[in-house]
Amino acid sequence: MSRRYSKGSKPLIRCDFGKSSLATSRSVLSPPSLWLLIHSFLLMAASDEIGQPLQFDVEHTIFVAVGTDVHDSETTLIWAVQNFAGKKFCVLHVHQPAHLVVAQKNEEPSSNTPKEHVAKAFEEPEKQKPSELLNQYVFILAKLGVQARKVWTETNSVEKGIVEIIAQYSIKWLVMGLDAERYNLKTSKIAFYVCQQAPICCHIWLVCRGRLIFSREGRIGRFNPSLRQTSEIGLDQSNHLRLDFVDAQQKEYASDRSQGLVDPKHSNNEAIGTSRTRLLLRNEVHSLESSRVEEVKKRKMMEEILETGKKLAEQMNKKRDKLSKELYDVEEQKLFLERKASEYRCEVKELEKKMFDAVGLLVSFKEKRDKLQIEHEEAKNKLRLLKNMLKMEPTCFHSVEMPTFSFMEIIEATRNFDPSWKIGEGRHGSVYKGHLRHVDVALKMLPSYGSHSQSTFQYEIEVLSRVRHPNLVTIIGACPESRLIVYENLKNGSLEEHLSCKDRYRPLPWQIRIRVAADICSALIFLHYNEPCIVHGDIKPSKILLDANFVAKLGGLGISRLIPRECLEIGRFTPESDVYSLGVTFLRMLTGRAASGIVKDVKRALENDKIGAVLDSSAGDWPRDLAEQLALVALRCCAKEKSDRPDLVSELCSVLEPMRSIASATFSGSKQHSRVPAHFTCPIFQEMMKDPLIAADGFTYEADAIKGWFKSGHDTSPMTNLKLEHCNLVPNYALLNAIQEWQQQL
Ligand SMILES: Nc1ncnc2c1ncn2[C@@H]1O[C@H](COP(=O)(O)OP(=O)(O)OP(=O)(O)O)[C@@H](O)[C@H]1O
Repeated sequence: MSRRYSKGSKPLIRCDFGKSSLATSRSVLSPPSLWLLIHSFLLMAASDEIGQPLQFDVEHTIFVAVGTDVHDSETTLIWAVQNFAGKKFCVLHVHQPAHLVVAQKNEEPSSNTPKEHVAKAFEEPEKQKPSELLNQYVFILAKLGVQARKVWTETNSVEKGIVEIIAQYSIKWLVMGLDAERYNLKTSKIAFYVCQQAPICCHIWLVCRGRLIFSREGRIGRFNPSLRQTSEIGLDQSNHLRLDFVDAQQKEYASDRSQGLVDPKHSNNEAIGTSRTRLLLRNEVHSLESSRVEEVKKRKMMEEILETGKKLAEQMNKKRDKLSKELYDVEEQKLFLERKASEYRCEVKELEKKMFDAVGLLVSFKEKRDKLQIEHEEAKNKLRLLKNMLKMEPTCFHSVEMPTFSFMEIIEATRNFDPSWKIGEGRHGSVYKGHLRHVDVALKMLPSYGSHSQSTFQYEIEVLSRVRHPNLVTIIGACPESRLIVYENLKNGSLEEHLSCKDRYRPLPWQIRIRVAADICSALIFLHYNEPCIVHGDIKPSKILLDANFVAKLGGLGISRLIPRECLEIGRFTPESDVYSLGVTFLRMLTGRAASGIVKDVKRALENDKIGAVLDSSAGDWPRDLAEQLALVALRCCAKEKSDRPDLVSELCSVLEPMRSIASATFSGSKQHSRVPAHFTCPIFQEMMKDPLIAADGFTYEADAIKGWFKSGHDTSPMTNLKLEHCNLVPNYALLNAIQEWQQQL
């Protein structure tokens, strides 16, 4: 802000909101005042109208002329605020800068004089003075709830400065202070000068200690302030001030007057003033009432605001309580979740540990498995080696349990080879029945000539005794010293005997013949698919034996190995040669004829579609299709080329098994050959059981048979030859019931 001033020039009038400090307030402020105070302060800080064209709403703005003594002028301001409620206010000040005061006392200012230097030195701090001063006043007004503007000028004459401002802004309402205690010529001089020189449109009130001392009415318009205590002041016709004194000030003022400070001519107007005073008092009462109503309204409004504030505070409190509760809940939840998280962490750790343990276990199991696999492989190799050794050294096998009988036992069992006990006569020896160790047996004596030693014979028998199948005649034991093999005794003779109707034997019906064919096929499959393959080498009807139920069992197993080669008529034995022999046997069952030329005859019959002509009529009425089927597979078995012969499983068994089913269904009605279920017969006696007992090997035997077996010193299974865990016997009531029911149905 530049200061453009020189002596004699028109003073520059300034108006702004200035800058002030709240620190000047030492009193405690009420909230609305504080708000206004802050607002004013902000306005003061934010606005500066210096240099701007000033705009005043002069009709409604009360200008209050204030001096440098804030304490004195404060009462004037308070008076103005109290008496002009609702009006706008502006503080007015004429600043007398120190250098001007100094300059005023010199005739001609010289830029080179020391005084001018002194004045310039004062100039800078002086710049701030009026603004700071007026800010104090603005602040006082703000405390009173009034927002005020400010205007000031710098000049060496206060009264002239005031008059110039009045003129410049066409001020209508001006309040000035009069200090009654220090009332002197100077102050009165200013007041008088202003009252005399101010434009006549301006209404001026002179106030002393908060009381109105003078008032000079303006000529334009009329303004009725709510004067609380007034003395009417007026200009008389000669433009002098007209005074009314009130209260104690009257005396002081009278004293002043007596001292020549006031024109005595003016005291004659007291009578007129009294009536005016009454009128003004009424106005003041009215004004006070309005103020009171206004204050009540304000108070009510404030109360409402407070009430709203209270409610707001309550709501906020409730919200705060709710949020506090939620916060508490959230914290609880957080603690709970933290607890859970820590539990889960522990669980995860435990699970991880378990997982590691499990992985460790798995690794150890894998290692064990690998070790066992290695051991298994080693055991297999050992077994293989052992087998090879056994083949090379049959004597090593002696320790394996297989019943061996002494010759004395054989003599006893056969009643010294009683001729009446001879049941068969083969090319290589006779067959006797016997009763050996309480078991019915068939004993085949092999020729004693040949190269096989006793140990080789025993080894061969032991190997063969382990080959077990329902359609193979079971080897019970041997008598190596007499080269005798003990078989199970099959009561219904051989197929050969039935075909030739030898002695008591009669022709078998075609159904049994088909069943026999299927049984033998099954036995041969078992032998050929054994590891290693077992070649029978001598399949023929005399080797096919029938048990009590006409179940066919292939006998003579191993004979071909036990008989020296040079004694055999045929050369090499192969699985294919077994198939060939089987085919011839089937053809014999079909035709009942001898083997010689049978293949050619059946072939021709089939070609001539005259199968019936070659069929054995003693077997009953062969179903043509079944007979043809059997003939066809039999002829294939007898093919000259080995490779043309059928596979036992896929080509032979697949034909015979369906035929067996048809034959069994057709044969079920026949009483003569009514088949006893195999599980009803005792494996030792080969007869239907009357008192079945279960042994430790799981098989059921007739009571007399198994007890006799144990009595004769056996502790092995008659079926498996393996040692029994114990010799206890348990009645098989379920089987007994089944047998009895079956017998009743017959
Ligand atoms: N385990 C047995 N049970 C009942 N009878 C049997 C038994 N073994 C053989 N036979 C009877 O003895 C007869 C002759 O049997 P064997 O084994 O000697 O037949 P083979 O073929 O005539 O003799 P080989 O093999 O010496 O030529 C049979 O036809 C059969 O009647």
